[in-house]
Amino acid sequence: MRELQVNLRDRSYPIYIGEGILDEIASLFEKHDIRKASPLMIVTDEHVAPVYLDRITQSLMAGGYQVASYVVAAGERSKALSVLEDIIGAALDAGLDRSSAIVALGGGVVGDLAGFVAASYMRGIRFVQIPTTILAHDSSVGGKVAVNHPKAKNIIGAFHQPELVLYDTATLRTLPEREIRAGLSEMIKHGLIWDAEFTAWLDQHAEEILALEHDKLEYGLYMGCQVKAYVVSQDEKENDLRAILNLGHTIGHALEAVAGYNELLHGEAISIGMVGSAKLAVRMGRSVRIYTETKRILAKFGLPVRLPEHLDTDRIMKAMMHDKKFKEGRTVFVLPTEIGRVEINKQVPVEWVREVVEELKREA
Ligand SMILES: NC(=O)c1ccc[n+]([C@@H]2O[C@H](COP(=O)([O-])OP(=O)(O)OC[C@H]3O[C@@H](n4cnc5c(N)ncnc54)[C@H](O)[C@@H]3O)[C@@H](O)[C@H]2O)c1
Ligand SMILES: O=C(O)C(=O)C[C@@H](O)[C@H](O)[C@H](O)COP(=O)(O)O
Ligand SMILES: [Zn+2]
Repeated sequence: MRELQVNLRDRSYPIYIGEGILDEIASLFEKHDIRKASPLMIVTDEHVAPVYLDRITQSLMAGGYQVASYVVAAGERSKALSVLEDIIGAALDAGLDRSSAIVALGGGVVGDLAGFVAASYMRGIRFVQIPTTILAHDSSVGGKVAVNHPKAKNIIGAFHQPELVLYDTATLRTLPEREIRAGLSEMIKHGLIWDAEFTAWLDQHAEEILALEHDKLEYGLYMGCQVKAYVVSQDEKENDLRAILNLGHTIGHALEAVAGYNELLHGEAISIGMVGSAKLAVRMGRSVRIYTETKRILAKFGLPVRLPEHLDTDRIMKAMMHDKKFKEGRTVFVLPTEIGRVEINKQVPVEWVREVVEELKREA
């Protein structure tokens, strides 16, 4: 088992990563001061619930916890205000109070949604992240919690840190193949923004990682969490450095919204967005190798590098204006400067962005 710490003064918390961690869930909750006198609520989705909900509920109850649960439909469309309202109704019915905790059991959708329930219920209660997707090595750490608006991704949300992240790698074995690849997109992002050596390691071990070979997968998750934890500990509320975690997201988030939050998975949209950022970087004078390498590595992991042609360029451009990085009349881009390094650039001409979106539709 590996352990990491997110250092945020009085809001610091540990991340446990390893096989079988869920067997110790009740004692880890107790160790990290999750209270027994008030009920907990596990929020999960319809794919995760049949496999893990009973087991976790039983373990917690055996450890003396009172446990309620709420199951949402699987997929991005559950990150919606209407779903948040339903969960809050269920939390009231179950008697959750200000000492209660919300437990997010699932991927990034459940983590973001349940985290925002925790941030808003009674103006904020504790929560625990139990990530069950590869992508969630990113989403379970850092405290960004949110739901979507039809016009813009993650536009209603908060910063609310979990008390604890319990990442049981055994849960990843039931993931569908498409979700494995999509989750690895954010792991590759962590390499591309921060660590050339880790990127080379990912490149070298792509096959073993895709086959979920345990030691390789655990190391990749650990390294991804380490990058994320370090960046968040330097800049919790994204005043500066944290923006680098958004590589590929300015274009990616626009694609998800225009595709109605059900055609492209988040990791897939971010993959296309990272190729777009690399193309913009080349136009801004960086070496063409940045683009060829970014694209090659993403394609090696079976991730999409081409933008679906039917997504309307005007709508994509409009959606980009709704991104949180659109400020003072300009879209701020995270651009690679070399493999393992990025810059925040406010000078990208909007016509170049439009041209790159068009080019991405013809990407081989
Ligand atoms: N808060 C953050 O910092 C942050 C970071 C990255 C991404 N995100 C958000 O995360 C979301 C994407 O997360 P995701 O890719 O995990 O999607 P997801 O939560 O929809 O999970 C993907 C799919 O896998 C299923 N699933 C989950 N765990 C499973 C398991 N162990 N076995 C079988 N099936 C399983 C789910 O039911 C779902 O169908 C997006 O909304 C994105 O915006 C947030
Ligand atoms: O944690 C962050 O900061 C990130 O940017 C991580 C991203 O992978 C994630 O998708 C995040 O939700 C995007 O943040 P947003 O502020 O652009 O919604
Ligand atoms: Zn992301």
